[in-house]
Amino acid sequence: MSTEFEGFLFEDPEGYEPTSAYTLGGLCPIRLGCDLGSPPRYRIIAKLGFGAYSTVWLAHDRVDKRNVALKIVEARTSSSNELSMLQRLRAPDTEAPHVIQLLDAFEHTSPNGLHQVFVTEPVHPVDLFRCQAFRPVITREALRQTIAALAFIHSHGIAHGDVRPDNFGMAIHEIERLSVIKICGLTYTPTLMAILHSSSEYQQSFPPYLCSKIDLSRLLFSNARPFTQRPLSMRILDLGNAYIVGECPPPRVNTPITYASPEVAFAQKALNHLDAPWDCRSDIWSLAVSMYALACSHPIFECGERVLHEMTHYCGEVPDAWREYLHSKPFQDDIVPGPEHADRLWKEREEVISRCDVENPAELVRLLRRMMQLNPANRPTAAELLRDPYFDGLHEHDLVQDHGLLT
Ligand SMILES: Nc1ncnc2c1ncn2[C@@H]1O[C@H](COP(=O)(O)OP(=O)(O)OP(=O)(O)O)[C@@H](O)[C@H]1O
Repeated sequence: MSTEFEGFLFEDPEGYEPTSAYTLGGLCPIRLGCDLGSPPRYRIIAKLGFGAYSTVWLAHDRVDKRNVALKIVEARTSSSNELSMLQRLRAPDTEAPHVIQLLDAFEHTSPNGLHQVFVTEPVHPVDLFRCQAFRPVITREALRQTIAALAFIHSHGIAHGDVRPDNFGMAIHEIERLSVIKICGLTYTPTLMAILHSSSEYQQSFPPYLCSKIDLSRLLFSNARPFTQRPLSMRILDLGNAYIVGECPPPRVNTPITYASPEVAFAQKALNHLDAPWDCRSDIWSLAVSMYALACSHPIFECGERVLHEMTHYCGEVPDAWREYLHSKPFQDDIVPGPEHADRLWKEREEVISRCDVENPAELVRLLRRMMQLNPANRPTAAELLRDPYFDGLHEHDLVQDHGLLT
């Protein structure tokens, strides 16, 4: 049962945003089929997802006659930072910058307050842990594009601050032009979970139902060329935690600790300092860990409790400042971190990568080790990484993709 907002009559179902988030200052109650924008322009067709601060919907834009994604942010969260980042990262149509592109932004008033709405291109999430028929094949090119995304962001003086596999997607231009009838016909009817509150006083704060997410892979499976036969266009999403380095202090990192950089993870775990300083070099570590997870559908670090120990195992060294903390939390395995043990661990990882059919596993391991340096100063920049030999023979510049619409 919801805890914050007592009085809901049904249990919170798994896989949906919590009902308690629909409250004054909270999420915007949305019904399928409703129109947003002033004058009304975007018709809500399906739910794409939800995060800690927002719900994301597939909508039909009546003006540009295309389908778009609407991220509707909870009322209490100031999203002016995310908006200004997305505006700074807008690229001309002739470039494919691998960063989610803002198409429009507006405000929407609901009984829960004033919500910022971002209109962007819809993307297909890179779903790591569900083996779907339409899971993109991760190739050298896909990995190169994740680095190109960060290089683009960093070249604008911006650090991302939440680099993890969930925040990568693939642009699927086919979806933009599909008719609503086709979309509804090709996906399952969404599951709608009823919400009922014991008091009618709060009724207007929440929608009549929670809506399940659309399965874009099902839609694409019957309508688009498989990922292996189409031009690839990765996108990095969620600029909510980004900041301009040097202009203001960095926001608090909310990334799961298994994707956070050593400087952030050590400050949070060992020093209990949640506002640890971080910058573009912290993104590079998180990107390496994400690249491994994208390539293997499995995270490299699984246990938040042991993450600092495992970082020293994979890097083959223990920073002096970490020793006291690590000794205070011994694990039973008696591993002595050092270069030999690190080589052994990476050899095992190389075998896992080989089994996942990613090209040139040994070179990929070399690249990841180059990025995963405990000392942030030793990590290469994203621009330098793009010139790594692992990417030899791939495009030097990101050209406009062939959108090849199959409507
Ligand atoms: N353009 C898009 N196209 C398709 N799905 C999207 C798009 N943007 C976001 N999503 C989906 O919605 C989810 C939530 O989006 P996002 O991460 O931006 O929200 P958030 O509220 O800032 O969440 P958090 O910070 O908790 O990740 C994503 O994980 C993704 O699955």
